[in-house]
Amino acid sequence: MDDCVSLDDVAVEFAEEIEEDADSISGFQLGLPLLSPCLLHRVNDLSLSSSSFAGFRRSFRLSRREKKTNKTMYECKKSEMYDMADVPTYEEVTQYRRQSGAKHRLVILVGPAGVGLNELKRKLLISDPQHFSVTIPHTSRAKKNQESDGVEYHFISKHLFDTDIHNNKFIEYGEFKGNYYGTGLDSIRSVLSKNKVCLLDVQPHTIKHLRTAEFKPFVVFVKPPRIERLKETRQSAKMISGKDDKGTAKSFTDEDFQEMLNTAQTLETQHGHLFEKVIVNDDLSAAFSELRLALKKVETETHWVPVSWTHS
Ligand SMILES: Nc1ncnc2c1ncn2[C@@H]1O[C@H](COP(=O)(O)OP(=O)(O)OP(=O)(O)O)[C@@H](O)[C@H]1O
Repeated sequence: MDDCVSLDDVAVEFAEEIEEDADSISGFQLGLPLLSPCLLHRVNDLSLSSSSFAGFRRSFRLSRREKKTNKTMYECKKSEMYDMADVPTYEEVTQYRRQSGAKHRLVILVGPAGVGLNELKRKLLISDPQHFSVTIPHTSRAKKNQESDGVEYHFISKHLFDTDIHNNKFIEYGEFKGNYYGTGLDSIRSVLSKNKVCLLDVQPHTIKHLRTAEFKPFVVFVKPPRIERLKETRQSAKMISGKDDKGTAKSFTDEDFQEMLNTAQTLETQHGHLFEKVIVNDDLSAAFSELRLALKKVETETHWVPVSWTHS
C-alpha cells in the first residue's frame, strides 16, 4: 500500500494545481533501462490490463502556478494492481537503431517528488521546442474563458471521459471535485506522429503499460544526490507541493530531503529493472547535459531493446 500512499500525495498536489491553475499543461517521459548488452534482460513481466489501473498525472504539472492551497479532497483511484508485487523476469533483447524519420522512442522521466523532473523537462523544452514536446491532458471540467480546447486541455464531457476510461484510452487519470483529469494514449501518439520526442512523467506503475513496440519507452530515473548536496544545491529551490501560511511556496526542509531520498531508494528497489538511464540531479546544468546526451544517443546510436519491440 505504500505506493498508494505515494500516489495520494502526488494526486493531492496535482489536484491543487488543477483546480487553481489556468495554465497547467502536461509533460512526461519514458524509458527502459538502457538495456545491458546481454541477451536476456530483467523486466517486469506482469501484464496487467490497463483497464485495471487508474491514477492521476504527474505530467499535468509542467507549468505550475505560484500559489497553492491545501486540499485533501482529491481521491486517487486505487486498484488492486498497486498491491501486486512486481515479478521481475527475463526477456530477450536485440540491438535497435532508430531509422531516420522513424518515430522517436517515448521518453519517460521518473523520480521522487521534488527531485527536479519538471525542471529538467522544462529545460529540454526550452532548449529545442521543435524537437521536444509534452502531452495535452484531457479534462471533463468546464473550459474557462481564457482557455482553448486542445491547448491547455482537451475538454470532453464526463460521459465521454467515462467511456474512454472504460475503453482504456487513458494511461493515468484521476478525479477531483467531480471532474476527471487524465492523459490519453492518443495524446502521446499525437506528439510522436509529429516526429517529436514526447516527454512524459508518470507513476512508475504505469511504465509497464507503455512498454510496447509502439512506444518503446526510454525510462530515465532522476535521482537525488546525497543529503549534503541537496542542502547545498536547493537553498533557493521551492517545493511545488508545499505552501506556508501566507501562501508562499515553501523551501525544502531536511525532512523533505530525507523523504526524497527514501522514496528514491524505494523506487529504485521496486522499479529499478525498468530504468534505462539513471541521472543524479546534483548540479542542474550537469544533470541536464547528461540527460540531453542520453536522449541524443538513444535517437542516433544502436542500443538494446526487447526483441518483441522490433517485431511489429
Ligand atoms: N539540481 C538542482 N539544483 C537546484 N535546484 C533544483 C535542482 N533541480 C531542481 N531544482 C529546484 O527544485 C525545485 C523542485 O524541482 P521540480 O519542480 O522540477 O521537481 P519535480 O521533480 O517536478 O517535483 P514535484 O514532483 O514536486 O513537482 C524547483 O524549485 C527547482 O528549480
